[in-house]
Parts: sequence; structure tokens; C-alpha cells
Amino acid sequence: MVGAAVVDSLEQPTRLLVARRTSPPQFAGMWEFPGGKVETGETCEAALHRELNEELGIHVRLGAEIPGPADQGWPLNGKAAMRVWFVEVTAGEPEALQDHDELRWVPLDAGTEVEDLPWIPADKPILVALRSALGEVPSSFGKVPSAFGEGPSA
Ligand SMILES: Nc1nc2c([nH]c(=O)n2[C@H]2C[C@H](O)[C@@H](COP(=O)(O)OP(=O)(O)OP(=O)(O)O)O2)c(=O)[nH]1
Repeated sequence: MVGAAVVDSLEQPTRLLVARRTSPPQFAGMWEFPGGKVETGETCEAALHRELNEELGIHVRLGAEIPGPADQGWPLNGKAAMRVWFVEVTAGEPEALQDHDELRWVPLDAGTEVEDLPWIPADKPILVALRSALGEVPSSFGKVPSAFGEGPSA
């Protein structure tokens, strides 16, 4: 599995795009990182580009990966794991085209809505790692290197 932490800017992220699932029943109504399954013969990065285009109608630039505790990323349940990357929209306006019934840009600041949303439980540690990756930036730096990755100059 692959997922995306879609932020408003890889260089200076302030908001995260969260998506509310419509299925299966046990996850319907819960918020998640948009993404999906990697198909046979596909790289994880290609799968993420494809899923974001199918689900949200966007093209993106990948930033840094949010490393999980396993090679395959973040454990979701007994069987699956998900690798998650920061991404920024390069074309298109995100729309809930498939798998979701609502999208929301939420501020990343502590003590805000992002913490109160009913996330898929397995996503909570990812959210913590995501926010701590952003919080590790020395304030004098003014940029968020942990969200950088491939890009024009990377
Ligand atoms: N996309 C996504 N799936 C997640 C997250 N957290 C989590 O436990 N999951 C689980 C829910 C599903 O059981 C599975 C993802 O399935 P999916 O339905 O998004 O994948 P897909 O679109 O490729 O699947 P399919 O409908 O084509 O079979 O992983 C998350 O943050 N994002």
C-alpha cells in the first residue's frame, strides 16, 4: 500500500489534505491518507501518482517519505503495510472522485481539528510522525527539509 500526506507546500507546509473513506463499512466515515494498493509490476512511487490521479484528479510532486517502522512502511493490520510520502499538488484541484465522500484541508498546528478527526486507527502513528517531522525544523531555518524530496532541484 502507498499513501500521501498531501500538503499545501513541501517547502513550508501549513495544511494537510485529509480524505473521508466511503468503504469498507468498518472504515466508512473515517479519515485517511489518500492512496491505495501497488499493482504488480508497478513501483510504489508510480502507484502513488496513479492513485492520486484516480481518486482526487491531481498530479503531484513527491517529497520525502515518512519512514515507518518496517521496510514496507507503516503496519495497517496483520497483513498490509503502507509507505507514505509528503506530496504537493502540481496540477488539478483535489476532488473526491473515488473512494471518498469528503476532502478537507486542515491546519497542521497542534491542538487543531487534525487531531480530533476520526482517523482510521492505524493512521494515528503516521500522523504523529508526520507532525513531528515538520516540528523538528529549527525555527531559524525557515524551511522544512524533511518534506523535501524529488523535485526540480532535488
Ligand atoms: N488508502 C488508504 N488505505 C488505508 C489507510 N489506512 C488504512 O488502514 N488503510 C487500509 C484501508 C483498506 O483496507 C486498505 C486500502 O485499500 P484501498 O481501497 O484504499 O486500496 P485500493 O483503492 O487500491 O483498493 P481497491 O479498491 O482497488 O481494491 O488499507 C490510509 O491512510 N489510506
